[in-house]
Amino acid sequence: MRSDDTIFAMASGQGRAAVCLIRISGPGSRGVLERMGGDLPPPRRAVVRTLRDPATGEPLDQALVLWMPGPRSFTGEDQAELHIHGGLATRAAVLRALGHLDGCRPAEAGEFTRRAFLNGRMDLTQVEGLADIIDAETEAQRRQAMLQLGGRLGHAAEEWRESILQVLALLEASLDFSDEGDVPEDLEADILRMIGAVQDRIGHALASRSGERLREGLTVVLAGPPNAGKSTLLNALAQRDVAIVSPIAGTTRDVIEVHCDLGGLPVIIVDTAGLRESADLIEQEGVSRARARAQDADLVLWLVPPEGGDGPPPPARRLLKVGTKADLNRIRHDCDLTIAAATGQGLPELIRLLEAEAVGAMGQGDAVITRERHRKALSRAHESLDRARAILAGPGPLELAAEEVRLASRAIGEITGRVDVEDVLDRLFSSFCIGK
Ligand SMILES: Nc1nc2c(ncn2[C@@H]2O[C@H](COP(=O)(O)OP(=O)(O)OP(=O)(O)O)[C@@H](O)[C@H]2O)c(=O)[nH]1
Ligand SMILES: [K+]
Ligand SMILES: [Mg+2]
Repeated sequence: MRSDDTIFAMASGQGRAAVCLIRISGPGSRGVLERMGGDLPPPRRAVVRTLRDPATGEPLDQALVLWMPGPRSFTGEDQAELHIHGGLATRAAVLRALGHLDGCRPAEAGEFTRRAFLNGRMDLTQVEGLADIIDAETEAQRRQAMLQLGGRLGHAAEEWRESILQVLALLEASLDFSDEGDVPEDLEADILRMIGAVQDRIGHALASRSGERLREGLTVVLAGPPNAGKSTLLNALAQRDVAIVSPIAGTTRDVIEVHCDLGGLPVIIVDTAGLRESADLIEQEGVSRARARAQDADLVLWLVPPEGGDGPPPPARRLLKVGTKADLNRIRHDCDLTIAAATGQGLPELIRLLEAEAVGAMGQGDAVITRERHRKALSRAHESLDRARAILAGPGPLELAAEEVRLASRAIGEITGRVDVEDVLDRLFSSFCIGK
């Protein structure tokens, strides 16, 4: 992958559409417009041009074109956009013509955003925010992603890093000035106080997992004996016919997931095979998958029918017992809630309960960190600062304390991508779609 290539890709979705957006970035963008559109339009003004195949002069489409010279562009490079008609043949013809131009090649996944990052147009947290915006399925996810794109985490990380660098400067100054390798006592108190203050702020961000939860969704597993009505409930919550329902015990074998939006919060409802001993190999596999999913779930709804047949519930982090088929008028009294998924009875209460669980896990979208990557880096910084404090408070050499503080600032720098994070970049950008 060369960064002085000119790259192009369809930025809009696959399939037939009214309009298709083709993005071009790199030093050859100007040449593309001149050779295909006949001239260079004024910067940042949409104009209509007949696009021609530069090889044959044949007209390919009438398009709206844009010229966005760098560095004031998304990637920071010269960029062009072609808004062409979205027919499959039109698209293919324009992409083919682009591919024949010297120095132009199709973009790789995430390559536009990668260039934006490398050219300093956005930091790594903003890149992640952008990825989250594209993946956001619910309103709360969209809002959280917008905050991250706006720099909420990036700014916080810069502040933490700034404070840590101040500590480092003080430590290094005392290293230069003290002969015994000892910090004057009042300065030592200052440094310890400063480290404690930045640790408090980092600890506060680490305390909540709600940001990660909101990105990933709350997983709710429907478990229970065969014929409890799990698949019927899944279909009712999804409001469509997702899973097969039948009076035959052991109907569901695969794990079936549905992404739901409960009051703007993402909840993943998982239907599973009824738990029972079975001689059928396929059903056995279904039952073991059901148990595994129940174990990992944020919440298990343990569905029990009026006729009983439920053994002990599977191990779970959190479990609520839900009596089913309440319309049969044989209500069980040992449940947290009773429903009749077939008639809708009790479903509003169940949905309210799930919403409350989701709010409890995800909060109000006010979390600063949203990924495991952030958590790991911040935890490392926090631990380094712990060690620095211990060294300062004890007899340990100042150089070692300074080294720990340096490691802490490095860990924070990884969050925004200020320090070398090549492996993170490869993983992150490959998760993008082509054209982003
Ligand atoms: N009366 C009544 N019947 C229900 C209700 N919910 C489900 N049933 C019936 O119970 C039977 C089993 O329903 P399923 O949804 O397939 O049950 P399941 O728990 O998914 O069963 P397995 O996948 O075999 O474990 C079907 O005949 C449903 O129509 C209900 O609320 N009321
Ligand atoms: K069934
Ligand atoms: Mg089922």
